[in-house]
Amino acid sequence: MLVIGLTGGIATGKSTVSSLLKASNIPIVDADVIARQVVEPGTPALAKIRKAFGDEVLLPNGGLDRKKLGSIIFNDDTKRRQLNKIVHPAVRKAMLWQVLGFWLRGYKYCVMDVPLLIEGGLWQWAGLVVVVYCSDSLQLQRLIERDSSSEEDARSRLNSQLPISEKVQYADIVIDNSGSKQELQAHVDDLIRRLEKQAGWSWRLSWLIPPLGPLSAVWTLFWRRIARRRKAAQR
Ligand SMILES: CC(C)(COP(=O)(O)OP(=O)(O)OC[C@H]1O[C@@H](n2cnc3c(N)ncnc32)[C@H](O)[C@@H]1O)[C@@H](O)C(=O)NCCC(=O)NCCS
Ligand SMILES: Nc1ncnc2c1ncn2[C@@H]1O[C@H](COP(=O)(O)OP(=O)(O)OP(=O)(O)O)[C@@H](O)[C@H]1O
Repeated sequence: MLVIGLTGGIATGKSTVSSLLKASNIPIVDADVIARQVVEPGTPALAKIRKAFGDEVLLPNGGLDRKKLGSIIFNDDTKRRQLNKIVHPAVRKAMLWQVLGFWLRGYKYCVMDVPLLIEGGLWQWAGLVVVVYCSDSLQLQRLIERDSSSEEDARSRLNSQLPISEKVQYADIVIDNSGSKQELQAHVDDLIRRLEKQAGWSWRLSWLIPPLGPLSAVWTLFWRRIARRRKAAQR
């Protein structure tokens, strides 16, 4: 099965692309949704967050105070890394199960929607990396509008991730979301056609020549490792 990694910068339009794909019945594994599920009341991750950050990040009903935790981690690299260390392993595990579930149900491909696909290194495991791009200024404007946040808050969130100009260097496919939502829909339709074609071929080949399935997984990993070395050398 072809696993596509979909990413972008905050508010470049990754979730919008993901929703358009979902509307076309493309199977989606959404890391943001999973990241919320793994910190629900009673989960081991929430207990660890409480231990690390104190009761001040909990709401009176015992749930996570996301606004409070966000104000801490988007202004402090050490605290953000600490939170990532608690949440990311649980997210990865749940994502893997969902991908397996789609594979068992016979899907030819699925899309993993992961904001930190590049930063977390998961891009190396994806058969194709799709990055949703728009300019820094448009990104900031959309972020402020969507979250009704101050420019200062929006900038600190932006600075918590690799700049979008760096993320596009890891992309096999870049979706330019600088235009209207109608234009974005057209880009997504093109993307779906491309994915259907590519996944269709690898699916047929892996049935014709069974070892090709595992071999293509090994090939993906090998190719991504080479790509990673090249990117590291460029930086
Ligand atoms: C800090 C939290 C509670 C803030 O919650 P909030 O509801 O305000 O934001 P939400 O979860 O909807 O995230 C919005 C966007 O912020 C960005 N973002 C979230 N967490 C991080 C992070 N640790 N580092 C950089 N960017 C992040 C992503 O682009 C994400 O799409 C939450 O983002 C969180 O638990 N983050 C850690 C888990 C994580 O890394 N999630 C991202 C997907 S794995
Ligand atoms: N082409 C577009 N034209 C106008 N607004 C857009 C366009 N694409 C997305 N938006 C808007 O920009 C905002 C950010 O988009 P979206 O939530 O999809 O970003 P994201 O990359 O998923 O962000 P995050 O990483 O925070 O989840 C949303 O309010 C969305 O409606």
